[in-house]
Amino acid sequence: MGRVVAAHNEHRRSVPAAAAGTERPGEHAGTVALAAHGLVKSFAGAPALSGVDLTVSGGTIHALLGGNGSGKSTLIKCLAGVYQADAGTISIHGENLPARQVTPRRARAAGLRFVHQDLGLFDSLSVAENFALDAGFPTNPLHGIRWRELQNRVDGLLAHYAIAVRATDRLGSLRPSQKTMVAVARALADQQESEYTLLLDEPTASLAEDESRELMAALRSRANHGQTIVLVTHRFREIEEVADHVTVLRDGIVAGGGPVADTSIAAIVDMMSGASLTAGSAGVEAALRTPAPPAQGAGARSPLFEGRDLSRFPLSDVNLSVASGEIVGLAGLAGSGRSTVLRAIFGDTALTGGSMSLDGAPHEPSSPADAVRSGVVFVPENRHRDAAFLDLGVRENASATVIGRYWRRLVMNLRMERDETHRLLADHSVRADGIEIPISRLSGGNQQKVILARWLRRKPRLLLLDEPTQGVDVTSRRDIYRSLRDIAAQGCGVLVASSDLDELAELCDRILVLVEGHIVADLDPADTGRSALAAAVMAADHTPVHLRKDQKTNG
Ligand SMILES: Nc1ncnc2c1ncn2[C@@H]1O[C@H](COP(=O)(O)OP(=O)(O)OP(=O)(O)O)[C@@H](O)[C@H]1O
Repeated sequence: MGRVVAAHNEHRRSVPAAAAGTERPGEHAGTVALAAHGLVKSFAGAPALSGVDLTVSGGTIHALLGGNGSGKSTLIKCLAGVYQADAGTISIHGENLPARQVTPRRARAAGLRFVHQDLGLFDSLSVAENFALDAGFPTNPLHGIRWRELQNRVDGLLAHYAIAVRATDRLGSLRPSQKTMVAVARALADQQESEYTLLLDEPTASLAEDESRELMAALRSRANHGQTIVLVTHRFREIEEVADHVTVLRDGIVAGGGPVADTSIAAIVDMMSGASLTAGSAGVEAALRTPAPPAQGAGARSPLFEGRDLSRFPLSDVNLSVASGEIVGLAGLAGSGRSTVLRAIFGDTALTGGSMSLDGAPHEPSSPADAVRSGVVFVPENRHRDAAFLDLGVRENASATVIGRYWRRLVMNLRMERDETHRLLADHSVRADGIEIPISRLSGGNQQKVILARWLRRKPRLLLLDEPTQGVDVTSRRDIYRSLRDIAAQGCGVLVASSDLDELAELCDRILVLVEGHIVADLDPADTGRSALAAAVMAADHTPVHLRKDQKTNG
């Protein structure tokens, strides 16, 4: 029996009754809620979808998978009417529409609800105002806005989805995970109206494990009550846990799919990558599950970075070190302080206490530029806000960290820059329709790969990463892990924060667990079971536990 089957059935037993709701067959089970036939979409002659068929049964969760640039977001946007497909038909709850004529208004009227990757929220507005932009503001007979009513309603929804923010909070003050939860809650706000299909484009990309599980449980509960859901994801665990059907896209066509219970992970990976790229299903599954060898030099490391008694809300007296050639993971729930640690080391957040050193000398960066000068670089979580120059081309984005090397006196060596960019994109398996197009036209995962690649080429002494493989497909993820191990093997220290515990277990030499600003565990992934790691992350008390090689766990 494949892993998917086992875990799938296990989930049906393990979802808590409160989360899963009362089980009853979906009202629309057996009917087709959403179908697409022969969808075709090209961008400036380059095909993104080449005749895609999709059939989604009512009351089911249908996972949509595919490698970076395979066409998932384009398909979702064509269904949403954000893009008009060039050809094909879309049938929504039995209503047939030529795909060319689908507009956002028609898609909505027909019963589709979307949460896109860019969430569609406004940082400068309050959470309540963001809800109201979608559903409208309640007004009194004189057309004044009934703020109290709006806030009460939104606070009720936030409580319902266990989102720890208030309706009056400014959206910009929320963490990315909280913003995603707000967008999901907003899309589901009118879920009591039955005939809706909810389409979510990587809703858990920036969510920590507990939040993502909560969301998955909530989605499963909705599906059990008849809600139809299409879920775009790169995370196999989510498919295992909640999906009923899976469709796999590759290069703009449907590469395969079927009921999740009958489909193994290895088969899905084969569909994603093309059988010719894999050495057979069993080999692929084993490769995905087998950690790659540790970075060279592990075991004989010299201290590189040390932080002592670091404080800055929510951090409290945090001590940590990263050795030369070591990959250290930072695990913790959203709000535990993971990003604050990284930003403090990068000079983007001032500490209120403690001290840092790099190679034995004080490390007191007054700004990110200062940190970069001393060899510390940071790949942040939110690439749209913090990392990518969206209006610039792929070439400029890829060269931004090393631009000086192409200038000789006042002349720019464009040919050298172009050649190196082509090589960089090939090395990092970036799929781009040329290097001169704006980076915003790349798929999300390919943007992430370009940003990571450009920092790696600076050959930093200490590399800080926040959610490095968010939105990156499974095969590219392994390429990224390989790049990180290579750079560690050259003596770079790597500190990586991730909400994906499997990622940390596979990638890191050591994992530090942060709970509410305290480091509560220093774990050796080779000796720590997955459940012990998860338990440490969820720990409510701050008693430090040190589970290194000399103190093995049974977890
Ligand atoms: N607005 C656009 N202009 C030009 N090309 C685009 C545009 N949007 C998508 N593409 C191209 O269409 C192809 C499919 O991209 P899409 O974003 O649908 O992939 P995806 O499967 O969602 O990838 P990811 O997992 O990385 O988000 C890619 O080659 C991409 O570069």
